[in-house]
Amino acid sequence: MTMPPVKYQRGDMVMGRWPGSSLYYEVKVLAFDSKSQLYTVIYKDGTELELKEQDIKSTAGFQPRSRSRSRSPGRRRSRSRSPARTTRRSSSRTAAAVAAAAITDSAVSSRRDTRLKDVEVMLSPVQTKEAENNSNNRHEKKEEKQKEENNTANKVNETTEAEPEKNQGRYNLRRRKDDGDAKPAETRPEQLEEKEAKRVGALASTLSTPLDFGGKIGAYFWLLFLPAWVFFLVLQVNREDPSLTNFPPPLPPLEAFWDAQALGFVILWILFQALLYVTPVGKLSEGMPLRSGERLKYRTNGFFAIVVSAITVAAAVHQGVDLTYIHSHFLQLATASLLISILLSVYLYIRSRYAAPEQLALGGNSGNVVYDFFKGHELNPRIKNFDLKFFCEMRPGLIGWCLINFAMALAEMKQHGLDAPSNSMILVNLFQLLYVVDGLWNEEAILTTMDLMHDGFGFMLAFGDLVWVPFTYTMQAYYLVSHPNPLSLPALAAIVILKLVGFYIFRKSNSEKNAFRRNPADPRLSHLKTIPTATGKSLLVSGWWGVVRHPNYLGDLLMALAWSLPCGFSHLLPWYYMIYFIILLVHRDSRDMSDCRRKYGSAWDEYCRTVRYRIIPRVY
Ligand SMILES: NC(=O)C1=CN([C@@H]2O[C@H](COP(=O)(O)OP(=O)(O)OC[C@H]3O[C@@H](n4cnc5c(N)ncnc54)[C@H](OP(=O)(O)O)[C@@H]3O)[C@@H](O)[C@H]2O)C=CC1
Ligand SMILES: CC(C)CCC[C@@H](C)[C@H]1CC=C2C3=C(CC[C@@]21C)[C@@]1(C)CC[C@H](O)C(C)(C)[C@@H]1CC3
Repeated sequence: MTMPPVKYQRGDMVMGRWPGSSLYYEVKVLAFDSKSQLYTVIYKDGTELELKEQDIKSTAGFQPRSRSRSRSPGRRRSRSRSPARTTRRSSSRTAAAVAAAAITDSAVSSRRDTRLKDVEVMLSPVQTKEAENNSNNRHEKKEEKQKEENNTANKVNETTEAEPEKNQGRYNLRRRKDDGDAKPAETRPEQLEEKEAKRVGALASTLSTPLDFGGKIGAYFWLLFLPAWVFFLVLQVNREDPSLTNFPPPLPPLEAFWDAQALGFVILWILFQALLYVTPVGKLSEGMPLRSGERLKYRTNGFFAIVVSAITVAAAVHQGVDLTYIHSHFLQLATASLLISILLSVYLYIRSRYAAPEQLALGGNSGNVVYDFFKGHELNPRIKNFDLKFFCEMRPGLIGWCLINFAMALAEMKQHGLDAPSNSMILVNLFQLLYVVDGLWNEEAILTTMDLMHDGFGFMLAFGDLVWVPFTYTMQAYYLVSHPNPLSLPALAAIVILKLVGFYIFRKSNSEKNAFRRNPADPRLSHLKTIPTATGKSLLVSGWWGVVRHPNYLGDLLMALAWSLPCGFSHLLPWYYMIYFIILLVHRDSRDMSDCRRKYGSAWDEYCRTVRYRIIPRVY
């Protein structure tokens, strides 16, 4: 069978119809996918979308806009204008100016909902000649405006009365009511809107996103390196002198890695957590709207799960169960967990091949088996209502982390014949317990994080949740078992203060963003300023999110520092978490920056201009 020739080529400037409307915008063709027969196009404000050939026309069919086309935006701005044009000029500002002007005080805006719906970043629509002729007489003023604005990126519409045509031209990727923005919905009929959202969602899932983590070669590397690193840490921390000068640690015989009983315990633990997860206790929370417009429900009973787990573990210890088994069989438990995470990732990869397009994450679809296996492709893999990603991220590994820390405290007491754990061990245990309990108490907030909203579930997260978290985040406690580090009272007090400051920033900023994403009209957030974006969602630009672009990372890093300090400075190993975490968060931040740039276009640029630092004020 011969394929029809590709009509538009990469780099062509064409007119792309906005899905669901009759309005066209100037777009540049980025790519063509012969499989889906879709063109990836980029709009003037930097947002990408995929379009069918029938939704694309050559610029020839549209009114010639010679004046603005021949000029750069900079020149357009500096061009002298007749006084008669001054009013129109203000409505054809550049994207950046638009976003700047559109920073709204949500206190005011929530009171003026109808007005707000019109204060929005928009692309200037251009109609076909035919359509334009029809509306010429009726909308003289508007047509003139369009002529003026052709080829510019965005505009702010500040009129109070909504004109249907204007609303049609809105540049929305999702239904606004699903975004939770308390602004009126589109003027289009609801049904049409939903259908359109589904279609856009399906199209978007086929979009190829840039490859992360060093691309395909990187994926091979991480697949081998990450498990090897876990084993390296586990073997190193057990040594009397776990310094880098003793690298590499002696490799034990292969049999030492394997213990069937350890595998049995890991499976039991996961099943126990799964049982608690499905127990109909606690709230059913709604996730963020998916591209299909759907909202998934999650059983957020994490706090219940950790309380029941704690009671069960306490009862088991009371019955004489020796938890120091975890310390003595750490290597074997890690191997068993690795095996489970590999099997789970294989299952996830296979099922992602059969998933419907709208169920897939953007990314993880490179076509390279290893990369896609590593990155993960399905966004929310579920077995009936059992959400695998949510469960793995929040339960076995996270609660397992606390169980392991507790076992290390018991092992320290046993090894040194103590009646109580050391101060350092108590600090590490309490700090990390607080972190986990807080995460579970505010479990709903995880539904607005990157992992849950955007990342596919594959090896990286499965391994991260089931192996990396429980077997490397416990390094400080493990280290302290055989490397005691007595703390003076002032040092102890300083570390506690650092932890509390970090925790405060972390919790407040995460809660602020979560509350805003769930209900932008929340009266508790009415004092905050926001930037509207073309998707209908807004960005916080004051409060915590106006201090730096990732205040939550700042708080998290301060806490990480407080976790390492009790271990002292004799070895680098207990500082591993701090070093890893800096790398992880800097990388996550840049990943998020480019994702948000793609999603929000010029509004994101404006946010970055307003909030200049990423994580540490005035430093980074
Ligand atoms: N201990 C650990 O190992 C780890 C802990 N963490 C912690 O988990 C938490 C979640 O982190 P993570 O998921 O990486 O990132 P965030 O919770 O910061 O989520 C980023 C998303 O927030 C939204 N957003 C960004 N800026 C704004 C703004 N100005 N206004 C409103 N929304 C905004 C965007 O999503 P959208 O606009 O689409 O809603 C963006 O994609 C953090 O506290 C982090 O420290 C993270 C990784 C590892
Ligand atoms: C293996 C890779 C190198 C890295 C894997 C990263 C994962 C371990 C982390 C990605 C995001 C995470 C979060 C938490 C734990 C670590 C992972 C899974 C989190 C659940 C910890 C508790 C917090 O309160 C939180 C905010 C809920 C965290 C969310 C992100």
